[in-house]
Amino acid sequence: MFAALRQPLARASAAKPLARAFSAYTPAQNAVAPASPKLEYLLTETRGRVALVTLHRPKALNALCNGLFVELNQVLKEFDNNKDIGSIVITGSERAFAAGADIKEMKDRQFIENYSENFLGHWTQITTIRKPIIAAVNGFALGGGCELAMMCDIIYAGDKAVFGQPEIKLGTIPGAGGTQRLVKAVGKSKAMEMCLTGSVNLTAQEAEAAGLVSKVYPAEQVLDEAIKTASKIANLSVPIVQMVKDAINQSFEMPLQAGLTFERRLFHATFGTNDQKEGMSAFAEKRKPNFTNN
Ligand SMILES: CCC/C=C/C(=O)SCCNC(=O)CCNC(=O)[C@H](O)C(C)(C)COP(=O)([O-])OP(=O)([O-])OC[C@H]1O[C@@H](n2cnc3c(N)ncnc32)[C@H](O)[C@@H]1OP(=O)([O-])[O-]
Repeated sequence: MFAALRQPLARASAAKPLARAFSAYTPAQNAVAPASPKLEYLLTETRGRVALVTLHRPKALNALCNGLFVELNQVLKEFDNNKDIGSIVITGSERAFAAGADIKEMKDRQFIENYSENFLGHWTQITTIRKPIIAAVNGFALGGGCELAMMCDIIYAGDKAVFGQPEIKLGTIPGAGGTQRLVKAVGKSKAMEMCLTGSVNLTAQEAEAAGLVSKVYPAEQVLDEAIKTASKIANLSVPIVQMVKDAINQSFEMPLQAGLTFERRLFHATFGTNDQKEGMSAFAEKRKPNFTNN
């Protein structure tokens, strides 16, 4: 099925001029490393104010080995600190966003080393990134791959994407949000069905209907659409965008009244920024705002 999917896409990419070829299917053509030295498992590039990070471990369907996650944390931090970047897109290949944590790498680990080293604790660093992250998902988003997508702020899916939590079939359980974020995204019954069976997956369309995914596009368009949305966000005021992200994320942590108070205080705080003055003046003067991120 995926071989069939891959071939027409490969042909379509080959026909595109280079300038358009930053889609998921030809990431290497425009890939440039950021400040980081050599990356083994990722490709990175920038498009205007958007940073694109492509998981690139094709022989293992982007299985999330330790080295991949170390690199991912490193480049995300760099892009988060880079004033020329306003938002980030993470994608994989047309066959797999990521087929999960690396089973072969972890199969012989013991409880005591997992516990004492806080195995996979560093996966959550992505949730400390202040700039918005969009996951552009094609193909398999399974186990840790689904959990990685859920740690992003927005998920766009290609129409052949598959979301699932198959850990139970390996004799373990989701360890990076599959029993927590998934419940909040799709509700208890669906999350239970997915995690308890390990074999009931969501298609892209089902994931959209359930609220896990915000939009579904034809597979070959999803990355371009994610970059378009990321670009819109990246050209707004960086601190105000961060406040929105903070406030929405707090809705997962706080009771309603505390969350509403938090939101109101941040709303008040926006009036201490030049960007609020600029945004509202621009509206009144019927012109486009020129945000200066302060
Ligand atoms: C955060 C903590 C909790 C998270 C836990 C998890 O995520 S647990 C994980 C939850 N995820 C799962 O349980 C899904 C496991 N994966 C699958 O079930 C299937 O690969 C498939 C259905 C995704 C695709 O089937 P297909 O017939 O189209 O392709 P194929 O099978 O031939 O694979 C191609 C190559 O990729 C390799 N590889 C793939 N995934 C992994 C991996 N996770 N690891 C390592 N390697 C992996 C595969 O071995 C093969 O390499 P080989 O042998 O050529 O050297």
